Amino acid sequence: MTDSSTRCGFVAIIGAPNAGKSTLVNQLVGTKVSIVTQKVQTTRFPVRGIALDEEVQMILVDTPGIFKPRRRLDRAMVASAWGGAEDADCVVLLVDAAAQLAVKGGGEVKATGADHKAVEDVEMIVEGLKSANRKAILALNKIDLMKSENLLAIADDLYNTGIVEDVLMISAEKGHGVKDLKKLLAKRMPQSPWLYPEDQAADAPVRILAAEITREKLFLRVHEELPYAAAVVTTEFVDKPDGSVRIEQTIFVERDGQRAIVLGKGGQTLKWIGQKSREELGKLLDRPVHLFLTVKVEEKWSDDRALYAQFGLNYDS
Ligand SMILES: Nc1nc2c(ncn2[C@@H]2O[C@H](COP(=O)(O)OP(=O)(O)OP(=O)(O)O)[C@@H](O)[C@H]2O)c(=O)[nH]1
Repeated sequence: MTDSSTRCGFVAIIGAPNAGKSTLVNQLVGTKVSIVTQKVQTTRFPVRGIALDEEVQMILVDTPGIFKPRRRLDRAMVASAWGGAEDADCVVLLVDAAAQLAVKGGGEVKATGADHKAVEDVEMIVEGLKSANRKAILALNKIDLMKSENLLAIADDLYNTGIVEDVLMISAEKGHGVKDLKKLLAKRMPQSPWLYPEDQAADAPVRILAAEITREKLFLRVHEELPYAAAVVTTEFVDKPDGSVRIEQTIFVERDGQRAIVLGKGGQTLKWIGQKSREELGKLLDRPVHLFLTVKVEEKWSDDRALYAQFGLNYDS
């Protein structure tokens, strides 16, 4: 669609780690484009999905969680997240209402350390938006976990910061309120030809998506022993004449001991990861997948600039 009735723009979805950003992007787009796990900080690059609402195309920037940077890689993540917000036509501030309620709700629910961290992160994001002179649509998420009357005080509190232009209560997981959010976003998009072909649900290169799927399986299996010290890169992605696809990936770890953990006894752990990833990739790509995994020790991979590029991070800013 390229006629003058079309509209198209960028929507940055920002929020603390674990607020539900990936879940929301998936709901808005309608396909699995981003990886959802229980573990925080799973989003390493701004996976974008394309949401459509009649004649409006919305390019969603699923920003990595914004938090206080510790290492270089973390700083790249933060810069990348704010970069998305600055360029966007519209910003959605997604807030875990359950965490807010636990901290500010007068002791009905016991707040965890993660809840306190989430509230601090939201305060930091609000400050960031203030200093960037940006307004955001506030989407209070996870409302399926609480009574609606408890939400008003939280909404009020955030509204009074002055950065909120609209408030919506949603459950990204159950889909409640997501349609309303989509309509609201669609209204805000500028008149423009579509930037992506109609059938393109996500522009995240399939190689990166494939790597994220393997990384998700890796984390599911070894998250206790190997918190964040691993990266997965797709080194080969070849369509075969018989309709199957051959995918080669390297799992980078920082130390020999970590390599042993990923391999497992007699290679069992790696085998499990490969099997689960292959199954999911097969479903996603809708054809047989031959997956080959290698584990490499690369000391300080997280400080390796060449790898940043593979994640799509803008590490120069
Ligand atoms: N009950 C409930 N849980 C939700 C909802 N939305 C997301 N979650 C859960 O919250 C957790 C975090 O969701 P993600 O979508 O991975 O969060 P994220 O903000 O992308 O996280 P990072 O990638 O770490 O920044 C997952 O366990 C989701 O299932 C919701 O509306 N209700």
